[in-house]
Amino acid sequence: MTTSITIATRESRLALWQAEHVQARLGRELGITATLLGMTTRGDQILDRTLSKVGGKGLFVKELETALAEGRAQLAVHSLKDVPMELPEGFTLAAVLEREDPRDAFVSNDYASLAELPEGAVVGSSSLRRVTQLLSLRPDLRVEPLRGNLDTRLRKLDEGGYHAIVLAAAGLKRLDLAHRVRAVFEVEQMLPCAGQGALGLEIRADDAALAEALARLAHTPTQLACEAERAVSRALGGSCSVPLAAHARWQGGTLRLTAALGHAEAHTSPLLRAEAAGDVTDAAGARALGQQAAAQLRERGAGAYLPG
Ligand SMILES: NCc1[nH]cc(CCC(=O)O)c1CC(=O)O
Repeated sequence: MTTSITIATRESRLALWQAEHVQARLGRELGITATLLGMTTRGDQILDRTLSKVGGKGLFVKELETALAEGRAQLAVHSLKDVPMELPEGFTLAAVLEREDPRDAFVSNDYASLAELPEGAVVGSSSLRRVTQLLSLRPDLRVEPLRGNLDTRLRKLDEGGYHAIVLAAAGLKRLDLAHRVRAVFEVEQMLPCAGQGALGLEIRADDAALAEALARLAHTPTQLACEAERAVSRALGGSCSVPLAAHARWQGGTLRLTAALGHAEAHTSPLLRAEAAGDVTDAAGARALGQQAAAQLRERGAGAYLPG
């Protein structure tokens, strides 16, 4: 039986919160003692360019995977939305934990909501998913790049560079920054990214003992919802350079998946939308929903929206 492990984590405040959260659950619920190994990733270092242009989501997880491969750590804790759809050979997601609020938040010092922003206001976001949805709601806005960890982004707002910014509600809540949220977008308005608000536990694929232990921390409704969401992205060859949103919710035993795709280059093109629902009971069923939604998007013209 596994009794002590090392958790590899990024060193942003949010990453450390997440790693400590998992560390506490490991101790309390599984009797596993965990030590944290903090590391800086390429994704943390590159702040001047849009992630989609320099290599995407994988930049936040690669160094952590190297630590797992070399045996310096046994577990990597990730925001699931930062985890690429295909993990490299030799790694697996052992569990997805119960989701925090999956929605996006409107943050501003001067305005209470998107609707209150004056004509032509400057909104900060480097997420293509947020950019295309913001422009679809308010074509008059100027959306300007905004990168860095949560504290950096809030500081850039406070320094006056933007009228408002959009951030994940989950990260703000976890860091006791919920007071910065002026309005929470309903998912119909600003559809979240696949996996938003959920944590993914990555381990080496050959670590069967740890996989078995961590499975007890998994939250099955979240795991199946995220499986469906991530399947949409996987089917469309999703990466950071695709403005894709996918969000699934349970209504009783029925999983309802919604997806929205913006144009990768022409950011003001109308969004393509798709919906799929079913009485899902396992991962294969969840993935099938995701593939249905992706097929709908293709029928509606996704081919011309994806980067060439
Ligand atoms: N892309 C960065 C990132 N990764 C996870 C979160 C927040 C927490 C989450 O959604 O799980 C954020 C910040 C943001 O998008 O505003």
